[in-house]
Amino acid sequence: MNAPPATPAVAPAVALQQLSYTWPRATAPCLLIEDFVLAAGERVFLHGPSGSGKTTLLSLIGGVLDPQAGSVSVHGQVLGPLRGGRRDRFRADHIGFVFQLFNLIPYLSARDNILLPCRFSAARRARVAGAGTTPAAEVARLAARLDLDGALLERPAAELSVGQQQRVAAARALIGRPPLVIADEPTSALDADRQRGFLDLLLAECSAAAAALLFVSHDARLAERFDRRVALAEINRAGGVQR
Ligand SMILES: Nc1ncnc2c1ncn2[C@@H]1O[C@H](COP(=O)(O)OP(=O)(O)OP(=O)(O)O)[C@@H](O)[C@H]1O
Repeated sequence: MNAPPATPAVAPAVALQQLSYTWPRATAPCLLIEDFVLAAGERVFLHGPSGSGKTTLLSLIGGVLDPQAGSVSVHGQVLGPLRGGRRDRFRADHIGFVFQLFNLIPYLSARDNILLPCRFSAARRARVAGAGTTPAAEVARLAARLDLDGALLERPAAELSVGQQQRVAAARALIGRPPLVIADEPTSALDADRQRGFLDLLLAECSAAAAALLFVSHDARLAERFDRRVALAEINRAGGVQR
């Protein structure tokens, strides 16, 4: 009998192994994680008390920080050996971030902020083209879904309200459909209606792109919309909140 055809293995969106991270000058590690996997396309709600290391973990997954030991892989690529420009390109191609403090470029218009990942990433441009559309049309579509009107798109990011900046940051993360979206408290500056609309869009865009979503929030009411809820303390042996 012939052997069944091999199914191609899909690399997890994120795999952490034997990870250890200690901040400079800290006396104890912030994170000790033996094993954590975020499957491709999986949507996880990550929570934990303030100061427990959630943002630190997202920075390690984004390759902004390097662990002292262990490894971080994103879609099968171990980040450690990627350095400088290669790491920046990998991040731009594969990861959409919505940061707690947005990190928009203040003097660029909202539109140019949203377009930035397409400038940096040929993979994002290719995915936009592959969907039969253009970056400009994607900006218009995402802005409409996020209730950002045309005049607002032309204003410098520095002149936008905090809630508007948060929505611009979301559109920037999602444009060009990265296979991993990382969101750090992305709804904290939004009112209840906009929170719902924002989460609807984030989940719909991730489903359409089969993207994995790692979503950090203190708002436990949002957890039910995710495939899995993870308390950082469940996976982090370093455990304590550092004050
Ligand atoms: N740049 C830094 N330098 C040194 N220590 C840091 C730095 N950033 C964070 N820490 C420390 O790491 C620990 C975890 O911080 P982190 O921001 O990851 O927590 P968090 O769970 O995201 O908190 P919050 O919910 O308040 O955003 C804290 O003790 C914090 O003081």
